[in-house]
Amino acid sequence: MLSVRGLSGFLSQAVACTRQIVLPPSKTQTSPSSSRRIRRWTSTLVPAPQNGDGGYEESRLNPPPESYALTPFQDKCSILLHAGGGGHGCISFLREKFIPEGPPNGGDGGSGGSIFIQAVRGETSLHKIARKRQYKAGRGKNGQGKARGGQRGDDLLITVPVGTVIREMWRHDPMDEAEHVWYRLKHAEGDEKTKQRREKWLVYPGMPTSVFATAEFPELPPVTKSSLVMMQPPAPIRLDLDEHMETPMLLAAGASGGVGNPHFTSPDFPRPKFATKGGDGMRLLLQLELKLLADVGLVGLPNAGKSTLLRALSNSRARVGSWAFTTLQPNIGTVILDDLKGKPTAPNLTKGGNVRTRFTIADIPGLVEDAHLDKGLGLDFLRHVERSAVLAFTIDLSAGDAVQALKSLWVEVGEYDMRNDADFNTETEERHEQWRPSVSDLSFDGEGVPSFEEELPALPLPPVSSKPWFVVATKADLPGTEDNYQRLQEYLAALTRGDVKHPSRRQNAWRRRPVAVPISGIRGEGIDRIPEVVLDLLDS
Ligand SMILES: Nc1nc2c(ncn2[C@@H]2O[C@H](COP(=O)(O)OP(=O)(O)OP(=O)(O)O)[C@@H](O)[C@H]2O)c(=O)[nH]1
Ligand SMILES: [Mg+2]
Repeated sequence: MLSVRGLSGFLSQAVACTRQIVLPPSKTQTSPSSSRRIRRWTSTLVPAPQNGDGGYEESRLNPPPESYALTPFQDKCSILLHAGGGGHGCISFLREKFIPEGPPNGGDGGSGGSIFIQAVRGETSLHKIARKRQYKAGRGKNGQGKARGGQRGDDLLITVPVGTVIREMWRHDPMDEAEHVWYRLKHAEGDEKTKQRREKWLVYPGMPTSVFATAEFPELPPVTKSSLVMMQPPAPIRLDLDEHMETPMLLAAGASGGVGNPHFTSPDFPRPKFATKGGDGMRLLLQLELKLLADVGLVGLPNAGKSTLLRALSNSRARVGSWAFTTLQPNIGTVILDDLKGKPTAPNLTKGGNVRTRFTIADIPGLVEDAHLDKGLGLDFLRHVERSAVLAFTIDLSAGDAVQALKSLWVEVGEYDMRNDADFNTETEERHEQWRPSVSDLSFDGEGVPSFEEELPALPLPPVSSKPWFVVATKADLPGTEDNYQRLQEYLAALTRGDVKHPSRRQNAWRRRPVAVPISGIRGEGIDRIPEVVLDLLDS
């Protein structure tokens, strides 16, 4: 093993070398202070102390395998939304000492609560939403006597991670139904007419139900759509929430409330003893899917040190163990680039002109040979890689030829892209055909919500090989790793010059200068360089 001094020398030499490669001169010129400020990002971690026999003592970066927190994670789910129903109108009459039969004064019902959605930074998984499955906004309260209107139902806000794609699978909109009820009421006869009337009208308490069949009712008021309904996204809903939202967005507006009996006063009905019922809330079945899982995805063979690196960079408590497949599901960590008092220490402007104060890293299960054929955790794993903005190929310098390891990782990723292309070509037409949500038919019985498990076609995502990438060379503290790192550097330089083919063998692969950052995750050394590289690539 290298001495601590030797290691630092090796690391700093290598870091200096990679820094030269990574920062494009234009960037340094346009923002001279940014690299200085970025360097102020420092790990708060204390390097793992070495014990006598040369191994590492237990620490946060070298934890026993049983010391970990399992973060629940889910990147896809279906939810059923139920906007609030409207409250009923009220039938009441003014009654005072010398006015025994006063005019009608029943209040209108309150409108139902609406459902809003907001993409926020800081959320990384859909598991909380998936657990609940059904969301119901509050029903409006019924109107009351003395012309008191009912209260509005409570609204509901669903917060999702930035990068969520929302697609509609099914809907049942009672607004559309109301128009058909109006038509049917006009033409209905006998029992059918009574049934329709019961659905829409309320009669004075204490009156026999037979009045629905015998009494005369005025024409139903026309169905008016509230301004909130007009703000609903057009059907079928397809939202790509790829930016942090300052304000929530309406998904499903609550139904309007029924109207009280004063609305029906006329010469024919001077004392109307009926009011209308509130409408039913709209129901929507949506599929939510994370298009962007994290800003950086750690791609590596099993045991390469990905989880250790995530621990070193963030507050993650990912499981670490010296055997393959210690990690079986993605762990997402957040690297905070401010001083926790809201002041960014490493500001970097995003494409949208905002200051980036954090980025997320996904530690993904290890990749094995033929993963693209669904071996190991195969396609599940690659699905997560596909959802990262920047790829960090994590390569163990102590486990054989690093160049070979990098190439074999790329073969899997390239094959996966190839497979997606083929699928896309054969399915393109089918996809367009298929993606049409089923709108409930005119029976309006409200039944028949399709299964939550029904699959929509895969989301079209950019090819993995087109993503910016860099290499994190781990375990640089172990003996004999310098030569390996040197060969890796030479390979990347040759790749940049175009002397060798891109390891993915894909035409449109990302070809900017890939850099290699040597680190010792277990000692927290060399990792300070990573945020700088990531920020640069995220905004490239
Ligand atoms: N010496 C040394 N050991 C390391 C370093 N990084 C990780 N290790 C050790 O390598 C082993 C594997 O580390 P993990 O972080 O669990 O590796 P992983 O890539 O997450 O593995 P999987 O989850 O199985 O894919 C553990 O025993 C770590 O302590 C490092 O920089 N130096
Ligand atoms: Mg792991």
